[in-house]
Amino acid sequence: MEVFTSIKGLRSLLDQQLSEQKTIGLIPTMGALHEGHISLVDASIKDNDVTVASIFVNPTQFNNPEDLLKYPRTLEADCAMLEQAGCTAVFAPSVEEMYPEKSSLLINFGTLESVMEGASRPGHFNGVGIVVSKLFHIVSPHRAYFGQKDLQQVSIIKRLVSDLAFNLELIVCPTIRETDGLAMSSRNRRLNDAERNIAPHIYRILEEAKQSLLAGKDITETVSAASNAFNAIPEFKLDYFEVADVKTLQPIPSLSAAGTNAICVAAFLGPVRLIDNVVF
Ligand SMILES: Nc1ncnc2c1ncn2[C@@H]1O[C@H](COP(=O)(O)OP(=O)(O)OP(=O)(O)O)[C@@H](O)[C@H]1O
Ligand SMILES: CC(C)(CO)[C@@H](O)C(=O)[O-]
Ligand code: BAL
Repeated sequence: MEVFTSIKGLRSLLDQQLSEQKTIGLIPTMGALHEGHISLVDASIKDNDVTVASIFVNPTQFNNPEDLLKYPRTLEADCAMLEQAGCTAVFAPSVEEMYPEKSSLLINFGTLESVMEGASRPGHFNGVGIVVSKLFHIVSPHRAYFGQKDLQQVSIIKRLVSDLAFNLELIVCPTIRETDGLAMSSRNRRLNDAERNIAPHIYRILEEAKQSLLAGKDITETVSAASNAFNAIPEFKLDYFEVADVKTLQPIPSLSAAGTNAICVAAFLGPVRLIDNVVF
């Protein structure tokens, strides 16, 4: 496995592979890798000749400076995991390599970003849109892999691919969870032991809300019961709990066809903000 910090170095490998008609899979990440990321790498290795994982903590998508400062960075361990998984190449550029000049691009995703993560983290999806576009241009993958854990990000990137006519296939992979249900996330490393023990309540409350909706309970009542469940655990500070259409991400008044309904949650546990969702 080769590790590249320069765009030029990575391109020379990829140009060679493309000249041999090889297919390329890209897994964009911010590092601090876990089994969730590796599941995307595994999927790419099955589908493609060449698998590139990028590791870049993208400053333009952080609206909270402390979140950026404290984001876990574990490049050496990440590379060992990727090598073990069978990844072909890692692209781990510096901020200067990705942003030689401060980017002045503005990408507006309209109603897709006016809710949930977009509403709580102003500018977040502009930064995601910029960096993912750059990664798509740099790597020119045939396929790109994203996790359902970041459900709104998936919708945003689908729109980006369509609006900017990126010639690639987006593959969405299911959320990988710890045995107690907690969605794997790099930010879980920032939880202390007490917070880590409480964190699985996020998925429990999501699942209870899903069961209650499937049993015919009203959405407003279900959301209110879920908020109460979070408020009953003083360590949590609920940011949002939304029942939405999985494509438009807009709140829905009642459930629709199976597979089109989503419940999305963001909650602070101490200083750490975690997100999760279920689609049903
Ligand atoms: N538990 C998971 N299961 C499947 N995919 C995941 C999981 N966690 C993250 N991913 C996906 O991995 C890619 C890179 O995500 P990222 O590097 O931000 O990791 P993360 O664990 O989501 O970290 P954090 O949410 O703390 O930023 C994204 O497409 C994301 O959806
Ligand atoms: C897609 C991504 C790597 C862009 O920085 C990031 O938002 C993430 O890790 O989900
Ligand atoms: N996993 C989404 C990237 C972020 O939280 O900034």
